[in-house]
Amino acid sequence: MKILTAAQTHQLDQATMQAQNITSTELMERAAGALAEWFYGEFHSNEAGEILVLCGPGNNGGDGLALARLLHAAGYAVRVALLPTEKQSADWQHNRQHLPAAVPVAELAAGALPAIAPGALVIDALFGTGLARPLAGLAAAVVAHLNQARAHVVAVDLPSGLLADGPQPDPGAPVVRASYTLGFGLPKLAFLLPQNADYVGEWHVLDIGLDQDFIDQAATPWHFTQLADANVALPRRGRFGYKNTFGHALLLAGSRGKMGAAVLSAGACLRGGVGLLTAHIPGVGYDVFQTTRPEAMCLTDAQADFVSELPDLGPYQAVGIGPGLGQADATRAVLEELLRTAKVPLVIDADALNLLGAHRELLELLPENTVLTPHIGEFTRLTEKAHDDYHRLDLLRAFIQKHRCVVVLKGAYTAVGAPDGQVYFNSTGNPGMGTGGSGDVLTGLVLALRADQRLGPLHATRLAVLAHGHAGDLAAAETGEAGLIAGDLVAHIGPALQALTV
Ligand SMILES: NC(=O)C1=CN([C@@H]2O[C@H](COP(=O)(O)OP(=O)(O)OC[C@H]3O[C@@H](n4cnc5c(N)ncnc54)[C@H](O)[C@@H]3O)[C@@H](O)[C@H]2O)[C@H](O)CC1
Ligand SMILES: [K+]
Repeated sequence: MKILTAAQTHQLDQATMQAQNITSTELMERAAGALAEWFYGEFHSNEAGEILVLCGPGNNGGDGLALARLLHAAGYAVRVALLPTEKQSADWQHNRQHLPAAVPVAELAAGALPAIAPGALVIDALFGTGLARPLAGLAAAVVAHLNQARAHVVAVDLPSGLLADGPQPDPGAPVVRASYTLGFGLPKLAFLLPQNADYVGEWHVLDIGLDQDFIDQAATPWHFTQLADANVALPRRGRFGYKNTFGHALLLAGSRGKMGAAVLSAGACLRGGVGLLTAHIPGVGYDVFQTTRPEAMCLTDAQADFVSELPDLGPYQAVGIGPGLGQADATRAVLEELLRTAKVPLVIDADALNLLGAHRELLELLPENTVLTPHIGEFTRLTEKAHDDYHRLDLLRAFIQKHRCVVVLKGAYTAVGAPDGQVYFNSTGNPGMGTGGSGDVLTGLVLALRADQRLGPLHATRLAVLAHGHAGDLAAAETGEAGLIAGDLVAHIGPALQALTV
């Protein structure tokens, strides 16, 4: 699914009206109908109490007026408060005229803001994608008043005051803190960034039949990967597929006290469908590794406590390095030799990333399409401290294009960046996955899919991230989020991949 800017969204509205030969009023009616349907499912008219609809002067306010009419007709108690302005949009005026007289309407005024009881339902239809500048004056006062009321706020399209696609020009200007945000057609970049989480709340995208041809042709670096995404599916195994098709992977992992990372990562690689797995680990881990992962082969390093040797890479179709590795200087030398000599896909994680961050000259050696899987801290060590989440995305795009690699920037909506600068946000996963070893599991899964001879680098990586999150969702359904541990992710990779197989 593509993510478009506010400007592209306006063009998309126009294209939809033209292609479907409908008026903007009709499109607004569709939007309001979709909002109303969501309301009927979420809040029963008997329990909703009186709903306050705050309407701005543009089409966002028009949506609010149309929604107020539909909710009133469906038996909800509704009152409307209008932000006074000289000019309102044509569709606003249409919907103002069609609002039944039985719905109370008041004008917002500085000295007399409407009383909002704690827990009341409020619809924020002040501003959407047309926001042109930070909120000030009466609009800012209304939003500040709403935010301190502890109401349940449902934002139409965007929380008012928030930009759809970029950082706030004035961080001091107020933004509505919504419990729910209901966007139209496509997710917005703003929904996916941690810095906006308190404003956006739980978000949903409502289908209003926007023109698919325009969306297909729109240029954007931003995408959202969902379970149903056909580009990310796992091809079914052919009856005559054999171990070589699925590859032989090598995993360099573990150090004293961190053998669990190697065990978890290897487990994920095996559950990810790799043909064969060999792990190269420090001597200290031999017994535990062989006992817990009998399906894998095991090479032990001359050093007991850390990895100091690079084995012959001849047999392998992909190599992963990093989980639990430690940052010994001999390990740095192994990483350097790997980068200099490998002819097969590489997956780099954890301490191997920290070593890259501490020895930036090694970045120049990264083979094309190498997959790096940093969390935000590791990514900062590879680049620089970002001043906000949008800047971090700029840093990500600069990094992937410069180094021609695939970066998995891990977080709530993990971003997979490709060498051409395209970024794919992931939809699956839950906060229970913020637990030790979760990243090691992802590394093993990426490694398995990079060894799979049927998949390209971006496909393999996006699929691994999607399946990892889905495994987390399946696991959390059994354990709860707090009870989820990384081993549960390994156990659910099989069912997660099965759900993604075509
Ligand atoms: N496909 C869709 O996404 C659809 C969206 N719809 C809704 O339309 C709005 C966008 O409407 P638009 O009229 O372009 O913009 P807004 O209503 O957000 O606001 C414009 C309005 O506000 C004034 N203004 C802008 N910034 C400020 C400010 N800081 N302070 C005061 N006033 C400001 C501006 O001058 C205009 O008068 C979209 O979000 C959806 O909700 C359609 O209904 C259906 C399809
Ligand atoms: K809004």
